[in-house]
Amino acid sequence: MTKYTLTYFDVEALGEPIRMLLSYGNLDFTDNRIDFEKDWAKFKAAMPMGQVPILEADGKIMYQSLAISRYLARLVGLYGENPLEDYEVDNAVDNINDFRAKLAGAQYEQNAVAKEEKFKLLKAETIPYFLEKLDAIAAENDGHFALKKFTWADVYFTGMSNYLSVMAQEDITANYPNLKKVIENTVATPGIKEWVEKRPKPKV
Ligand SMILES: N[C@@H](CCC(=O)N[C@@H](CS)C(=O)NCC(=O)O)C(=O)O
Repeated sequence: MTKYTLTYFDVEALGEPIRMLLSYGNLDFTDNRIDFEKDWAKFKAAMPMGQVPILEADGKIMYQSLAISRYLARLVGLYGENPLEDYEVDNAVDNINDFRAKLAGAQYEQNAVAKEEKFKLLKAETIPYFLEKLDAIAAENDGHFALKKFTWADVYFTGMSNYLSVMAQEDITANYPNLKKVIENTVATPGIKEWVEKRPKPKV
């Protein structure tokens, strides 16, 4: 049986959807968490693109969190059943990822004045815009993001939800019951339920 090692920082962020997919598939994995302050400098040089997460599977090193997630989603049966269904799932993931990128653009802005401006715009327009759209998609799909069924788009959102809330500086589900439902559905799923119960206390 293939043994996996996920290497990431001691946070949820881009690593958590991967941990959830591995857990859903009941795949044998080591959750290797790097201490950023102490060890990152020496690890970085050895990473294919100087970044994490990476997933090692029997000697093969995979990187790029979305590519890793797609690989695992296919492996554990959380994609569509034909190219059009795959498109629906990818489309949902891309919507969520666009939201993440907007938040990250403000969160990691180095210039203090520009950062404040970006946050003002996020609060006034971008966050409600994306959350309303995503909530409507989840409503149409009965508490999922695509195909009215559980797919890795739900895992992607749920795994990143704490990170998204921290970056948005608000609970992104507070006023969006259908987004809450996606998370509830996902964390009730066998494998993910056990993972969420035993995982290290959330750090984002
Ligand atoms: N597109 C990459 C982005 C990876 C990324 O941004 N990783 C960050 C942590 S979330 C990182 O390694 N930062 C440390 C660095 O760049 O030195 C992915 O999705 O895997």
